[in-house]
Amino acid sequence: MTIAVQPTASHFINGAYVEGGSEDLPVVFPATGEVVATLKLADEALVDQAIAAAKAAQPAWAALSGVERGRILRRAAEIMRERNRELSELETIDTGKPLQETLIADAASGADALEYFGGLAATLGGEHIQLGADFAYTRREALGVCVGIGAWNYPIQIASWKAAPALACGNTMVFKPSETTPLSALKLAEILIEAGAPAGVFNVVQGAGAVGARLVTHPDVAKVSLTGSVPTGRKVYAAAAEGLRHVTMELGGKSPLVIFDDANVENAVSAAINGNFYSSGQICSNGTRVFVQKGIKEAFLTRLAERLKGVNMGDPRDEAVNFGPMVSERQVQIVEGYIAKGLAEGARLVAGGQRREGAGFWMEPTVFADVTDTMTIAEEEIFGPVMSVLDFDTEEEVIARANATEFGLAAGVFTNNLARAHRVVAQFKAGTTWINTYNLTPVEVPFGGSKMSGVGRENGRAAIEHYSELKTVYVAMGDTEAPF
Ligand SMILES: NC(=O)c1ccc[n+]([C@@H]2O[C@H](COP(=O)([O-])OP(=O)(O)OC[C@H]3O[C@@H](n4cnc5c(N)ncnc54)[C@H](O)[C@@H]3O)[C@@H](O)[C@H]2O)c1
Repeated sequence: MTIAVQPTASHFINGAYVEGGSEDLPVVFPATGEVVATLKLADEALVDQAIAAAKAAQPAWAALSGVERGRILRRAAEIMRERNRELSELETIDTGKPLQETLIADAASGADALEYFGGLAATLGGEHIQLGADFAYTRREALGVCVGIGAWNYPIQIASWKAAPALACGNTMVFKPSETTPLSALKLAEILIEAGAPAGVFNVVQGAGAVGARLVTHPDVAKVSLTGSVPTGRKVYAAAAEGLRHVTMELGGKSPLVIFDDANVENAVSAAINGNFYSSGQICSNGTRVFVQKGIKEAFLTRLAERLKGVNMGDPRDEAVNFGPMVSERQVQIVEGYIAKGLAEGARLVAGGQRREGAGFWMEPTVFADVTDTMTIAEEEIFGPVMSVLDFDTEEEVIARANATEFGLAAGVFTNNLARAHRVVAQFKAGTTWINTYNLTPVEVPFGGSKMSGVGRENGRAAIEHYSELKTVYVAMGDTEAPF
């Protein structure tokens, strides 16, 4: 792997790399704990400069036809695909996720979003409403300057999932990646310029919460889209409300994966593995509460234990490795705290549970059985490789228990009974659900949460609603009457 990790400069504003800010932002390779690059956090002047660039670029960008905007986005998708390996290697160094994963799920998913919304751009419009002789029509218009704020688990995917619909609708964007994974959003900015996007259409500033807060409250910002935790979501939503700004909130979860005793056990075990250990468990929609009907509990746990022997934990740059480190020391410590709580509250540890000693941030894939609903590990989002297996008897009972959480991001059901599958998903209080699979999120389908897990939807045609608004135009064909 010979990619350059240190970027040309820390920020990307008005079509060019810009250096600035005083405080250092070290970038750490999670597999070793080494600092592999050093960037700078933006100061207030840089944030203002980025917003000003986005504001200046927006009218001309929105004035292009949808075909023209879409062509640029689709060209960006092609460039991203051509550079998939390089981008995936960068993402692996920044996040610690195995190259085996980043090669298929990160820049590739970003490219899908650019292609999909590039295709939709030319189709956006309003409707015509006949009112007798008069009529009205609606125009679908851009919101203006949008702010995107990302989490650290899927950096270039999150940046692309926000930029693609925003830009397709004629908005411009200032994106702030997570301070833990600042690198790949800069590459998206480079690619968009190369694809022909005018300067200022997509800008990147680096920073932590303070920079995010300044972006969210800037008077020239029309919309804020955040991917992050529920506590941050509450703060950002409240701050955005002050200026009545539009929001999309993609927040955390504690999602249920319900496995009935008529399910295909092998597939259910695969789903539980994908939904708990992919990306070392650092996925918002993970099915971390695995409800298994009592009749197949032993078969499920036995097969899960056998399948866990296939874990290949090691240097994430090695394509044969299928389980990498966690993103940071802090995240490992959070997970260690939850594992200790699980043990203290009486859950049965059936796999893992140990931090791997030495350099880097390594935690074994961990499974607890006999977990009950009120244990901390069943109630709180852990955001690490910890699966909780809970037992259940009846359909009615499991639906009530699956929904008994403040979160509502995702949910899944495994059963070979078709009617039951649809009956159960209809009752899940969650934004994204799966039948006989888990965690598939193609760009064509809406993704997002209900309850405390979010507001709005990303992807699919639904995302267009969240990056544009309708203007109504009433057209009178006759005289205007008045009472006096
Ligand atoms: N629903 C989804 O699509 C989705 C996807 C990935 C991750 N997540 C969630 O993200 C969380 C993990 O990511 P994280 O630890 O980076 O989340 P986080 O909430 O700590 O940070 C998210 C982002 O918000 C910024 N931020 C923090 N305080 C801010 C403030 N006051 N104003 C503006 N911005 C602020 C951070 O700098 C970061 O860029 C988990 O809860 C996970 O479930 C959700």
